[in-house]
Amino acid sequence: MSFLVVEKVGHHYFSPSSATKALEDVSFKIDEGEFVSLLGPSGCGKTTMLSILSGLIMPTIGSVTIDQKPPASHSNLIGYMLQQDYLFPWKTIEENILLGLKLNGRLDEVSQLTALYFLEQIGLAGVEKQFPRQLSGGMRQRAALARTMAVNPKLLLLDEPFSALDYQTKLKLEDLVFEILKEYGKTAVLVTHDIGEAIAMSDRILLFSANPGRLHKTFEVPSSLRKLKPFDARSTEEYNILFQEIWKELESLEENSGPKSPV
Ligand SMILES: Nc1ncnc2c1ncn2[C@@H]1O[C@H](COP(=O)(O)OP(=O)(O)OP(=O)(O)O)[C@@H](O)[C@H]1O
Repeated sequence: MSFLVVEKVGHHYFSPSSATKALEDVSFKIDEGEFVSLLGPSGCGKTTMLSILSGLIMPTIGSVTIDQKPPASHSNLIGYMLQQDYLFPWKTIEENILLGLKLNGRLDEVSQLTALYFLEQIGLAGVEKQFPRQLSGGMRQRAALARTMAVNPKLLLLDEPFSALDYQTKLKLEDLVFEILKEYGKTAVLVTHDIGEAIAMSDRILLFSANPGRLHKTFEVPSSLRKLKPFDARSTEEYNILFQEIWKELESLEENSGPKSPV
């Protein structure tokens, strides 16, 4: 039995005057420890899918299970990392990182020491007592990673977490997040617009088409790339071949995309 199972999921957004079909008949499975990316044109339902996986919204039709239970019953064990770090500016880095544990009633000496060890592991030792405004964008995103990992999530949902960073910082953070998630055997789902990032970080890529959002095609990342850090993977022949393949598929999707789908 797979860790995460999405079965025939469809989703509509309703307003008093209209309805938008964001997702239709989406099914896929993810095993524990897998890193899967959701890729596709704007409006194909990637963020909607992530919100459904998080339990924040319920699908209009179909089902999602994580460890055989609905996502909402795991809400304390699903970590979210977003484009913005959403650190509280009036709290120190340490207070921000321990906040999730505190809110979940799981803050004790051991969890605190683990969280602070983690901070050290990602190169933020010494900034515990500083405030977010005193750190660079890359450091703040690392702090956001530490906060996400502090609650020891079963599943990490990453919604374009590197897209607001400069290119060099983005590449460094991709390597860091990749290594940390592999070391701790975490399952992760990444939403990205960046084909290269998806190839360099994932085991599998799910390409969505839009209007309405459907799972169009799945790409397996070659095992030779999986052994490399994302930065090193980017300079291989296998990476270039897969990049071209996905690029062509995306282009054909954009050529064939029709008007927005009403209900
Ligand atoms: N809260 C909402 N109310 C109404 N429609 C929405 C809402 N959120 C998303 N949509 C619509 O649902 C569809 C899917 O949106 P979603 O944000 O999930 O796509 P996406 O692939 O993440 O897009 P992007 O890549 O641009 O972030 C789009 O047509 C969007 O306009």
